[in-house]
Amino acid sequence: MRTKIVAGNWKMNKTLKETEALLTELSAKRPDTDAEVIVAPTFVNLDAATRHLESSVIQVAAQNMHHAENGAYTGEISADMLLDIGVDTVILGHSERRALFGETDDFLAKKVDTAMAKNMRAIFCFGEELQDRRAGNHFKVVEAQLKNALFHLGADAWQRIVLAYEPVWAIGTGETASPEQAQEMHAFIRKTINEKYGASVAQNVTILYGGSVKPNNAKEIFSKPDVDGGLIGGASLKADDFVEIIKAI
Ligand SMILES: O=C(CO)COP(=O)(O)O
Repeated sequence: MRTKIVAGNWKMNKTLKETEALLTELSAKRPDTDAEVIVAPTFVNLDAATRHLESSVIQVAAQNMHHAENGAYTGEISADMLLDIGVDTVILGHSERRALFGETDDFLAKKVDTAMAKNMRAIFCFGEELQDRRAGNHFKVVEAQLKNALFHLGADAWQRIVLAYEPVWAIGTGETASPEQAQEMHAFIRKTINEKYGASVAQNVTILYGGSVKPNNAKEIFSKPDVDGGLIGGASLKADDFVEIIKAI
């Protein structure tokens, strides 16, 4: 059985006080579920979040990290810094990191390698842009992103990889991929992994969908057989909305 996950990517939102308030509310309202629930607050509030959730089943992830061990990388955060405060899951390759901060597949491959070397779990994000989908290139683009950043890994590493398919045209736009579009791409992703690594890796990897998941569409998207949960942006910033999405899994 694949692990089901609902993860909230808070992006550059929430002060410390707001972070604590949201975590308090989430902890109080969290429904009983077999799915893993993860929140990814901004770096400066990660330590507070891990302390706040110490005895909670809600887990904490970072939104990014640098691949180097340490050194002259102003403004960056290393794997050891995250591990030191109890954070062993990291989101890598979010489309905002790719588009706004120039992160490429090759660069991301290094980050993935560091995460694996440090025994961390990576939530690896990828997905096509609107122009790719309009041109009918979405499968090619997604396949290349996977191959370039992940297909050098050994099969064992895949136990610590979570995939998050996030079509860029659906992020923060209110336009969701239809459940059928999500299923079609997730099945393609699983098939591509199957061709390289075989069925046991392909069947066990958790593939999340991200892009305008809301309380009113989560259930339908999550009901698709190859969709194992969601990476939620805007709707993870409100406890009631996030809780409704968790209930939908
Ligand atoms: O980017 C996302 C999650 O990483 C999705 O964001 P939205 O849910 O706000 O569209």
